[in-house]
Amino acid sequence: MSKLILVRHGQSEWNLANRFTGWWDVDLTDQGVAEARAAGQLLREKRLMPTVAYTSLQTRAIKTLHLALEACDRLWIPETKDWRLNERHYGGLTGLDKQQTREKHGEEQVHIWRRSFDVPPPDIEEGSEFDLSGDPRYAGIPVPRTESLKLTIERVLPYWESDILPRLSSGETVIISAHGNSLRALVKHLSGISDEEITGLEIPTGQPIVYEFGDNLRPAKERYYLKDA
Ligand SMILES: O=C(O)[C@H](O)COP(=O)(O)O
Repeated sequence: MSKLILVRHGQSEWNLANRFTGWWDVDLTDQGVAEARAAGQLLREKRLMPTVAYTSLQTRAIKTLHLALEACDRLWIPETKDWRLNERHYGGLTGLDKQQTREKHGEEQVHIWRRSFDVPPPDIEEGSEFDLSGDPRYAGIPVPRTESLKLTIERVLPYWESDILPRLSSGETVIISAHGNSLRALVKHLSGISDEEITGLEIPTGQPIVYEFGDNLRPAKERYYLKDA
């Protein structure tokens, strides 16, 4: 039975500062580093050793992966970085303080932007300091101007199906280090969560989630937190 481990990056500088981040590249805080190491120690303790790794093009997820793999002695496994695992693009909200945005636009509107299935935040402005379309890491990639969860799913799922799922079918133990909303996209698909119910799903930082896959390439049972196993 092959296994899939999902881990959201450890606390980032902008998680701590309560700012909308999306594709903006911020580092881990000291607490985030500790969370990532603890995730790897838990993998080692529970003897769930990844054999292949996937992550985004964003520092917080890459570092989380490396710290976790180091803690379980698996830095040597093959690893692929792909923009399709990036956090959902927060558009014009990128860089704003989440609380101040609530005060300006109201709690309800901010909740819709953050958690609704298909309402994207406003587009990022042309020439914004947070516009990453000129960043060399995204050369040749269609950098979005904003993304809803639905739009995020539209780039995460094809990548999952073409690149990651085949690794599970060949019996690998796959670890994906990614982001709150790119992982919500994946969990929605794997656990068959409806468009309405997905609004209530939160993914904590640095806490490995496990799916066990049967022969039909579908999860054999519901996901669980490794700490509870
Ligand atoms: O991009 C961000 O700001 C965070 O990674 C996730 O934020 P959210 O909880 O507002 O979706």
